[in-house]
Amino acid sequence: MYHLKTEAHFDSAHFLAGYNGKCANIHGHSWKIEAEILGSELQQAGEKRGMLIDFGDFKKAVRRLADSFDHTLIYEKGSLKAATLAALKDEGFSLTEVDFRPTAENLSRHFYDMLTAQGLPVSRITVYETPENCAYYEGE
Ligand SMILES: Nc1nc2c(c(=O)[nH]1)N=C([C@H](O)[C@H](O)COP(=O)(O)OP(=O)(O)OP(=O)(O)O)CN2
Ligand SMILES: [Zn+2]
Repeated sequence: MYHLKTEAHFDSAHFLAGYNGKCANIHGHSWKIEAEILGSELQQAGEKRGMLIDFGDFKKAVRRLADSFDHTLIYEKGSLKAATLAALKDEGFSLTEVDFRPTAENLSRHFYDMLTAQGLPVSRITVYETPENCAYYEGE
């Protein structure tokens, strides 16, 4: 089996609604996504011969995903009052609503689903919240 891995970064804010501690406050992280794909067959002909997937294409897909979260406030649907949300939007802040609590675990699953939906043979997505802490999601 061949395994490929690439990584991308984004800086964004989040908070954990209902958390009993400092993470209930809006705070930022320099997030890192590590994406891994696997396959047993390499391309047999043409420009991509000997490659599972061109690193250029793989990297672009992961970077695009990271860029879509960069410098936004990631918030769980229903976790902000309507008036708060309206005020943030009125200020022109970049907001990313997700329908899950934005933990490293849930983000790893979300990124896994997003990249899989693009046709990539994803085996594992690791999300680092801090250089020391990460969660990963692997396909079944
Ligand atoms: N299993 C998880 N636990 C926690 C998550 C998570 O996504 N999955 N997230 C948080 C918070 O978002 C928090 O920002 C990270 O927590 P923590 O490592 O405690 O914070 P610091 O990096 O600031 O650590 P210090 O050692 O206090 O500096 C919480 N838990
Ligand atoms: Zn956090």
